[in-house]
Amino acid sequence: MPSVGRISSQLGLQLALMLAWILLYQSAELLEYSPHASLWYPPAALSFAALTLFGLRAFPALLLVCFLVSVSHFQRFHPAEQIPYAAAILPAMAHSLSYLLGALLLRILIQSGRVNYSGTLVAYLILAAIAALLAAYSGAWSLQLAGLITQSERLAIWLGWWIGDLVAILSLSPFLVLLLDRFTSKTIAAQAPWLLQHGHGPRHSFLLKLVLCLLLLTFSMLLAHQVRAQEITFLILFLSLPAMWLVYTESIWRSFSGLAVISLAIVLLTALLELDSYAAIYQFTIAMIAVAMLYGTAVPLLQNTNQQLQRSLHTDPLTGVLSRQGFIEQANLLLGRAGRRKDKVCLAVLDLDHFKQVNDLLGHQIGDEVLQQVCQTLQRQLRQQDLLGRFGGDELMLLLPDTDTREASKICERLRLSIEQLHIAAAGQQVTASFGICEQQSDESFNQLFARADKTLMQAKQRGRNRIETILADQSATD
Ligand SMILES: Nc1nc2c(ncn2[C@@H]2O[C@H](COP(=O)(O)OP(=O)(O)OP(=O)(O)O)[C@@H](O)[C@H]2O)c(=O)[nH]1
Repeated sequence: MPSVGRISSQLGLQLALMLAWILLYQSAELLEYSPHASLWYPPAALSFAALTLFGLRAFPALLLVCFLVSVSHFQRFHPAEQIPYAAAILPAMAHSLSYLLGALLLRILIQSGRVNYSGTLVAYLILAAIAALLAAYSGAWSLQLAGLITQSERLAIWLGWWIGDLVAILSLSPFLVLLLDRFTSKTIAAQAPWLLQHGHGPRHSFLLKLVLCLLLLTFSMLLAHQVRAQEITFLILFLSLPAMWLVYTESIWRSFSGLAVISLAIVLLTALLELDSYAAIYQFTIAMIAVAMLYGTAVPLLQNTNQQLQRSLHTDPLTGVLSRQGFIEQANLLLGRAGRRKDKVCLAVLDLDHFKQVNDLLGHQIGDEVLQQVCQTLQRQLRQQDLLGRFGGDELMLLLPDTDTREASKICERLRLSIEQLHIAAAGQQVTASFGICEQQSDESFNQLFARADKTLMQAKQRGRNRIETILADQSATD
């Protein structure tokens, strides 16, 4: 049985949705540029957002509020006619069922986990367009069926309704989904925290970009108001420049909020400056900016994913030190710079002694632990400019900038001792390592230097292990 708490929270949700819907409906009425036609129709955005977020749970509230609003509409606009109030159920169902269908399909797609963020955006745009079309067309039909409008009136209004609904959904519903989630279920916040993450920059930089968008659109609309020439109204399309800057550099939450504010500002200014004759241009602008901004939100995510991939490519997953590729890339940079400046650089290659036995006797898990502890010990003792990487298996590499062979030998001797003194309880035996050290010869590449250091390591192994062998710049490993 549902608990009292759940019932009251359900009731709270239904009431809050109904109240919010009525408020948005009233605001849309105030901003109509011609009877029953608004640049955007925010109740449609709330319906689509609520049904996407809550699914069927949001349906009763939306159906009821649409019915009540239709009844009051009938009373206000057709007081003399005898219309059964039951007929108000038709437009209510046309609206609620159309958006339920679009939102449920979108939910199923998201919950299947088969689409990524960009795919979700595409699905959202297609389903929003279809649902808005269904809502507008069936809504107009329902009024004709109720005898409130004629066939020619129906044909004249459905297209405007479709575009008005769609523009609102595109510009407001992504913001409303995140806002509703914040105050209710917090499902998105838990499952996709990156959607709500705050931007990469401070809040004032986001506000600056938003103010820039608002200034540009205010300027272009004031100019259109003064000049009253259609060409001037297209100036507003330059809004896409700061809008895309905002989207590429800020979080999704900030981008969606920015989009909602921008669309509201365009609608308000169209009404305030009496630019109704250019309504189609401004409606088109909102739709275009909305689609561009929505797609644009995928860019910072892709950049983040790329950075993460780069990081994981450059990090050895077991030990956390540089991977072979990460080490080679950084070493090549350091070696190139040292070669140009004639600075001394040493490469040390070290390999654990009889590590196979550790694995064979104690298992790979303990072997892994030994590798991790050795790397931690080395990392702790190295300077910030030194590089530590894993070549593979139990072989590690150290690049020591501004270090000659003598100094590198001292450093490696210290490291060798610290490995020897490492008490790895689980291993139950001493762990040792052998080192081969080489100093870079003039213009020597990483591969050449590594080949010499590796040969030197072989000598250390052959000469009894747990020791350091060095090779001077003008010697060869086979000397
Ligand atoms: N636990 C663990 N073992 C690894 C990993 N990668 C490689 N090994 C093992 O490390 C051992 C490397 O052995 P070698 O370096 O060839 O030989 P060794 O026993 O250390 O003997 P010497 O190097 O001659 O002193 C092999 O048994 C590999 O299976 C790893 O990621 N984890």
